[in-house]
Amino acid sequence: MEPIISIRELIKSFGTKEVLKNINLDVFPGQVLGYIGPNGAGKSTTVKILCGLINDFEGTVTIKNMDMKEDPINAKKIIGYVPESAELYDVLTPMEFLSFMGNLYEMDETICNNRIIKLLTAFGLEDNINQRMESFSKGMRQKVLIASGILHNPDIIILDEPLSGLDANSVIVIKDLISRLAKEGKTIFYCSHMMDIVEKVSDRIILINNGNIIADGSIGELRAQQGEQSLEQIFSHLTNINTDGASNDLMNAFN
Ligand SMILES: Nc1ncnc2c1ncn2[C@@H]1O[C@H](COP(=O)(O)OP(=O)(O)OP(=O)(O)O)[C@@H](O)[C@H]1O
Repeated sequence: MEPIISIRELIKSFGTKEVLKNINLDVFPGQVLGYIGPNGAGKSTTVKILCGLINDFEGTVTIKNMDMKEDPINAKKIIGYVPESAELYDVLTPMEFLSFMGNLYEMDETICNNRIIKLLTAFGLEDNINQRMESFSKGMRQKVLIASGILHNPDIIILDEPLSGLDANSVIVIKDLISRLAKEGKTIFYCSHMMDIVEKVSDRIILINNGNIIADGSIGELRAQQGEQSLEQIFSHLTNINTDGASNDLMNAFN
């Protein structure tokens, strides 16, 4: 099977700081890839490169055989991106905002409007479709962002901490949505710090640290390699983080 995302010798620096040192990764259609790593490891930088938001990198990134540097417009058409948080246009209603997004993707108006209503209803926002978003809670805004990322039915869905601010029921809906989209053949690139959820939704987990991939495998494979129980424990072990030491240091700040 051909990879739908192919990353070769990816290097990205900001000034003198080398953030991604040499990332090589093939992602295959239908995979749910959990992309994890400590704060500052380079996850969002990778995601921004995949979405075409950063283009001054070294190496090659191809999306369905389209080179992200040479053909970014067509590559971006098959990607949906849900950022952790984004400025929504508060004076717009979800219907207006999502119609605008659909327009940018050159969607058919009727298909777009029907899908907006279905998505917002599935997220429990059916009574808010025509309300201005200025009064929306964090979770309501996040649901509109998720809807905007999948509206154009992309082959690849990139989610950067998508569950922040969502209540327990909404988390269940999104987890279920991720599994169902993958079963339909969509590729999910899922960045999160919520290890328990990454463990449950991903069929492959990539751990990056200091700009390099340091683990790659299913949760079962990682457990077998590391002999640790949970993804949280594997994460702490591989990234050499002494969580007890850090919490002791924090408590010492009050002494
Ligand atoms: N525009 C930028 N200019 C300079 N440095 C940047 C820029 N964007 C990111 N960095 C640096 O690159 C490193 C990686 O950042 P990145 O946001 O990719 O990490 P991350 O793994 O997503 O972290 P987190 O889990 O905290 O969101 C950090 O040291 C950050 O300060």
